[in-house]
Amino acid sequence: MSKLLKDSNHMCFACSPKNPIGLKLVFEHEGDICRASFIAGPEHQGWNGVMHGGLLTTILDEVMAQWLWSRELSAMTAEMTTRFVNPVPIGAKLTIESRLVANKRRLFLMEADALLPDGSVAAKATAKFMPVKV
Ligand SMILES: CCCCCCCCCCCCCCCC(=O)SCCNC(=O)CCNC(=O)[C@H](O)C(C)(C)COP(=O)(O)OP(=O)(O)OC[C@H]1O[C@@H](n2cnc3c(N)ncnc32)[C@H](O)[C@@H]1OP(=O)(O)O
Repeated sequence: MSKLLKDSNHMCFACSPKNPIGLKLVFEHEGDICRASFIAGPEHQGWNGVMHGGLLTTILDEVMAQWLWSRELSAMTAEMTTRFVNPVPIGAKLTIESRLVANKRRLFLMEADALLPDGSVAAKATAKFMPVKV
């Protein structure tokens, strides 16, 4: 296991249980999917009544990163695109799922979807991750 994964003092904004202002995301793995859920509160708004798109991007990024880290593939986001398909209402439970699309030379190509409670897509992301030594 990598040093970072063993470090109980890590303060990742998205996943650390110790970060007082963090999102405290928890992940589950099913086959080739990494999954998390999140309910945006009023403090997570951008547009009135709607979850902030930057925060949604953060969560999509994190779920893709955790797909890799959980397999002990130490990699950082090198590039990312988010398509915001539908607004996320405050209080709606989002399900975020990520998967590996391809591993080309040093690049891990990842994708992730954020799904609304009725299964419709709120946002879709693609990203390139590159290996780093930790
Ligand atoms: C107790 C419980 C603990 C739990 C504990 C959990 C811990 C689990 C923490 C997870 C946490 C996740 C958090 C979210 C994920 C972040 O937020 S990561 C943070 C945001 N990302 C960054 O800060 C990355 C910043 N960038 C970099 O550090 C460097 O640019 C990189 C990405 C490492 C690449 O650097 P490099 O290896 O020096 O690469 P470089 O020499 O520039 O390029 C090498 C080759 O790759 C190519 N390349 C570089 N970038 C790209 C690109 N974007 N696209 C295509 N090609 C590219 C170059 O063209 C070059 O090609 P060649 O010339 O070799 O053909």
